[in-house]
Amino acid sequence: MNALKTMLALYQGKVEQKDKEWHQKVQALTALREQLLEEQGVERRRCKEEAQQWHREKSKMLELFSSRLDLLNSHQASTLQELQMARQEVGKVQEMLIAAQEQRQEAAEEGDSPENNEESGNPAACSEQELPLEGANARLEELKESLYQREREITELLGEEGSPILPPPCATLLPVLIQKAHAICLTVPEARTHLQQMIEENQASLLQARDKLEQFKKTREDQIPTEEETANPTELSALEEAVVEGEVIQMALNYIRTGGIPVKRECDAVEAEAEGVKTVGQQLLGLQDQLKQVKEENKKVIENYTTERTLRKKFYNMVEDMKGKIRVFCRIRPVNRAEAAQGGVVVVEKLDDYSVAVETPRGLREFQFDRVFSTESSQEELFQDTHRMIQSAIDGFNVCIFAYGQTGSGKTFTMVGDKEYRSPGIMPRAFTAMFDIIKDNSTRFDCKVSAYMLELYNDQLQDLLVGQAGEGPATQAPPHAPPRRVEIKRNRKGVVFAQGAETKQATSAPELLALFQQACANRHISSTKMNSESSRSHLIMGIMVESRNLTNGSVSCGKLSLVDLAGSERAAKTGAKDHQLKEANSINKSLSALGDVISALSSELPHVPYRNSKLTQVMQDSLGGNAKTLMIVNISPSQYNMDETLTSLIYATRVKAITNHAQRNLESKEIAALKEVILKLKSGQTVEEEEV
Ligand SMILES: Nc1ncnc2c1ncn2[C@@H]1O[C@H](COP(=O)(O)OP(=O)(O)OP(=O)(O)O)[C@@H](O)[C@H]1O
Repeated sequence: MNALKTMLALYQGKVEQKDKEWHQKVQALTALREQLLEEQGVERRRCKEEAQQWHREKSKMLELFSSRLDLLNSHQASTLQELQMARQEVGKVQEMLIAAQEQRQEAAEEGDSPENNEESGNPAACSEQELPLEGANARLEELKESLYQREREITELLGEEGSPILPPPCATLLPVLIQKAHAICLTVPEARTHLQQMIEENQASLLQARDKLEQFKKTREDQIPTEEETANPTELSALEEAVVEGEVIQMALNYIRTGGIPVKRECDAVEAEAEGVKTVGQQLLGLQDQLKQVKEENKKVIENYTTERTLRKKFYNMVEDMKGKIRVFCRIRPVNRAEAAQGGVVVVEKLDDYSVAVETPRGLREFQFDRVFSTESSQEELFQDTHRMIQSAIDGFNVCIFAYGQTGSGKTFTMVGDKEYRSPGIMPRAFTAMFDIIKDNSTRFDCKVSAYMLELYNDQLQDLLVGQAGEGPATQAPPHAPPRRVEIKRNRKGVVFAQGAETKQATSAPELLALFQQACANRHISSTKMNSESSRSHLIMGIMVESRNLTNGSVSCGKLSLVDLAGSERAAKTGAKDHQLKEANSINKSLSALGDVISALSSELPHVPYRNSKLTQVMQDSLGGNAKTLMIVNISPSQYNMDETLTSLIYATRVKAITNHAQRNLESKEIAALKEVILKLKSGQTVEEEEV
């Protein structure tokens, strides 16, 4: 019994021992389980956070890629647009070149063009002139072709964008994503189960899709497809797409399960697409460079063409001038207050130094002149181009400068200047220039300057140097003396002179200016709706320069006529009534007679109606006569005066066609001496024998 008791106690001790051990083990396992559960929770949270982080990064990257794609797309579109614009520009230049070529051909056919070098026995020069044009034409053709080519390339690129292009970082992103997903599946059993489930489901649907595709293909092979089926292959491609999609998903799920890295071939497909994007980008950059180059070349061609065009006009004008053609300048005045009140729409534009264009309801009309001055041109600029005419008068030529244009277009401003002489016009500047030239040549020439000043008012010539109430240098007419009759005559050489007009001598520019100002004070001026200081008469100033050569005794007699015409006007616009209406009628009548003379001369009619008006008689030697003549056509820039502007420009264009035959009035020493003797005898003076 005792032995049994001892054994039992021993056994009990061991059981207790074991129990203790098991208890400890259970406790340790429970603690481990808790710890593992805790770790699992941490890991889950970490994975979840990481997954979210990846998701965010993925969205960000996709956004970035899509915005880059948009940018690329718009870039391509704008490049295409630029190309189209460049092509249009090239087209325009080409049209201009063709027009220029046609013009030259026409001129050559007519045979009266200065460029008709064949006529002047210089055919080589003619073909030389054509060479740059042909060269430019050929270059333009090339440019146009290359622009078309680039346009096609970009259009193709834009068309290709229907298929999505995977951005380059996808290739790097994909293996990392698979690795992460695999790690999650290893740690989280539920994820593993879920993945397995997904694989099985995908396998089933892939099998189904393959079967369907097989079946569809089989039925198609057995039957002859209807027209509709041939035209609409969407069902087949949908089935094919479903199979490809299933295969791709299968591949991705397998990689997640095994933790393998996608082989290079698969990544390469993605990389290749990325490379594609790079190539498109590079191509675009290249195209942009080329486009820039083409644009620069284009600009150069246009610049060359404009320079050539301007030069050709300049030389053409020079030749015309040498032929004796009347020179015509056009001056556009700024918009005035009345025009601004009417809306101030500007329809006149200076295209270059020799061309002006008017925007008419029937399209743009271009006119060519010897010079065109814009609204910004200064009085000084205008005078620079007239300076050499003053020199001609001193050299013994008959010279005429006159301003033409509708009322208020700026004739008086151009010829006389403003009232205070802050911006003096051609006349006061001519006085200074004349005496400067005389002074510079005083050691070789002895010059005498005299002048008369007339106004043609209501078809009556009035001597402005015999002032009705004049003071100073203007002669005061005796109170009851009959008004002196002034008549227009021509000497044997055809030079017009005013018989009976007071002629005053001037020895300096200020003296001549004083005479002029005194005479201007007597001029008829009044306010109209179109011009607050409208000239109601034509002003004619004749400055005679007798120049004796101190070396050989020869004498030259030049005349500088400066004419400020009154402006044509419409009574409705100017609001003229009573005596102003009479003035306007007289002005319009004389200008219409001037128009008839211009038309007859430009059409080379056998009869020129000079005698129809006193104005045309005064200007007989300046239009179609022996003078060097410059006409300044003044125009308004506004739509309000567009009709009048067009009329003026058409007249001015006709004037350009008139040829004068300028001759120098030079007499030898002997003839000059004999003339002096005759003058002395006529005035009753005695003449010494040696003088004869
Ligand atoms: N180029 C210009 N720059 C600034 N002002 C100008 C210019 N041309 C004309 N004007 C101004 O326009 C107004 C009308 O000019 P102006 O008297 O010279 O015209 P007009 O053609 O002589 O007119 P009318 O035939 O009626 O005598 C003036 O006030 C003048 O100062």
